[in-house]
Amino acid sequence: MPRTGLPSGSGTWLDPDIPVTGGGPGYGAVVESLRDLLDGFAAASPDEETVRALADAFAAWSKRLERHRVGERQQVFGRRRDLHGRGQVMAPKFAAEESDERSVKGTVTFGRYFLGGNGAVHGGAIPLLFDEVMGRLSNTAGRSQSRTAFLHTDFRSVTPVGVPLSVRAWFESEEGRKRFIRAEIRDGDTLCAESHGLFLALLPGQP
Ligand SMILES: CCCCCCCCCCCCCCCC(=O)SCCNC(=O)CCNC(=O)[C@H](O)C(C)(C)COP(=O)(O)OP(=O)(O)OC[C@H]1O[C@@H](n2cnc3c(N)ncnc32)[C@H](O)[C@@H]1OP(=O)(O)O
Repeated sequence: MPRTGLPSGSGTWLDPDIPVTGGGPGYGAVVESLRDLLDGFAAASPDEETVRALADAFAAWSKRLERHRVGERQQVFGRRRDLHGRGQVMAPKFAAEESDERSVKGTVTFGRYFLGGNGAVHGGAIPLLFDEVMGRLSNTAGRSQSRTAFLHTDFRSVTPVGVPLSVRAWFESEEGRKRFIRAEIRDGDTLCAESHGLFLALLPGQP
């Protein structure tokens, strides 16, 4: 296992061949609820009573979760590769539909939480999605763990909030430690954004 403690697995994205632990069968539904909550909160203009009730409920849940705090290697958030979006809410949920050793295709819908303005997705959320998809592809099919060295994004047309979009990422080349990966987001035939990045396989001892 590499020093990061993240096993890379021998299989493809959809069949990573890595045991899943933590959170149980209900974890995915909780993550979905949390995404709905963030979208609902972003879209709401709550009255004062609702704000007070939310503050109390959030404080109570923070206190309760404190009792279950664990170190990075034991946390469930972001480590459930069996779930679309791998059980995290930091990045929009990418749902893979097809994958092989060099590519992955799927869909994403940026919820209201990721709104920049005028119905367009925030310009920072798009590279976030690219890094999520390209970074994970970089580590599939028995490859060792890597880190993003650079990630270049071109915004070709507005990426709409609340619309299912297609996402594709693929290896352009692999040269020693260097993995050059490209990706794009499309709304139907319209190219919304495209990206190319360099992912470097970590050397022993690199965090
Ligand atoms: C059960 C458990 C489930 C767990 C489930 C987990 C799922 C998991 C999914 C994760 C999905 C999200 C994935 C996110 C992935 C990140 O976002 S990683 C975080 C962002 N990236 C970083 O923090 C990286 C910070 N930088 C570094 O650590 C170091 O610079 C690096 C990248 C390790 C490289 O350092 P280095 O090893 O010293 O490399 P160095 O010798 O400088 O360069 C090697 C070669 O690359 C070239 N190079 C290096 N940097 C660059 C650059 N920026 N531009 C061009 N060339 C470059 C060099 O010129 C050199 O070329 P050659 O001379 O060999 O031809």
